[in-house]
Amino acid sequence: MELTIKNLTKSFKDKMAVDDVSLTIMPGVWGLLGANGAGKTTLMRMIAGILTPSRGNIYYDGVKIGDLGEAYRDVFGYLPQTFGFYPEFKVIDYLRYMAGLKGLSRKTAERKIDELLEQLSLEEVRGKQVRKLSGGMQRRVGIAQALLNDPEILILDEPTSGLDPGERIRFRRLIAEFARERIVVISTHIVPDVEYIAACNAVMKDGKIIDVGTTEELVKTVEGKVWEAELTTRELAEYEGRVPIVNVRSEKGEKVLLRYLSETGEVPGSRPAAPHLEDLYLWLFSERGGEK
Ligand SMILES: Nc1ncnc2c1ncn2[C@@H]1O[C@H](COP(=O)(O)OP(=O)(O)OP(=O)(O)O)[C@@H](O)[C@H]1O
Repeated sequence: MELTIKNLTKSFKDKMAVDDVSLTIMPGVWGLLGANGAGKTTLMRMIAGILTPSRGNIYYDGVKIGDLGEAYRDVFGYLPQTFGFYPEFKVIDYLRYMAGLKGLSRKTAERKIDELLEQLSLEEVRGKQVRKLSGGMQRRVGIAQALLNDPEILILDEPTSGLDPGERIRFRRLIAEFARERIVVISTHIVPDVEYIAACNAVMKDGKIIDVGTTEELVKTVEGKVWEAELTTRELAEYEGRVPIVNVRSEKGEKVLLRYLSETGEVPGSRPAAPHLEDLYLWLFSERGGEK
């Protein structure tokens, strides 16, 4: 199973949203990382077959997705960033309706819906109107509808926005389990949401893929460039704006623990820190790494 993207380009008038992207996506979780406006949604909508590329093609096991038509939709699940929910529908009716659109038989739909309501901890709200749910719950209903047809390819655009920390952890577990022998592409700017489950990550900037690799491969770029230093809040003010800061954590008393990126570790008392994907992300999107 393989999704191949070749020279994919999408421009809106004079805006190049996706710029000559080529990528081969194999089974497993793929993290698609990038800042707002990088082109992630546009790329995902083309993979979902709902936006026509200006140039280039997408192939599923060697066949253009446009030529697969209905057969592609049958193996495909998609959670858009924002979507109309039919807010008056109850959760159960919405999922039944979506299962109908996906061509599931009544019996299969009922079994699958029960299974997903349980996996996504939505059983208690099955009879509630979608519009009365919290944002995080609505997101989970969205994830459930994307999973109804047991898709071979699952595309999730910002699936964890609005989820609380417990929900995020459950979501990661569910997706990691689901992704065995399936292709799951998750777009996010919340790096930790994909860091531990993504078999591979693609980093997007200005419509282009600027880096692809496993988390271990990608973080090598910032090895030796991540530092931590204990400072007073006054000292911290001195370095703000001078170094790209990943994190500031309050310590006991007046002290803070600064995590920052630098070639040289210029803040006095710095010690090298083990790099994470979030460090790379900041490096690529900060001015220092920006020239990449
Ligand atoms: N229909 C459209 N018409 C004009 N410009 C568009 C359209 N859709 C997207 N763009 C532009 O293309 C660029 C990429 O947008 P896109 O939504 O794909 O980015 P993104 O990485 O998904 O960002 P976000 O996380 O904010 O959704 C942006 O500059 C956006 O303004």
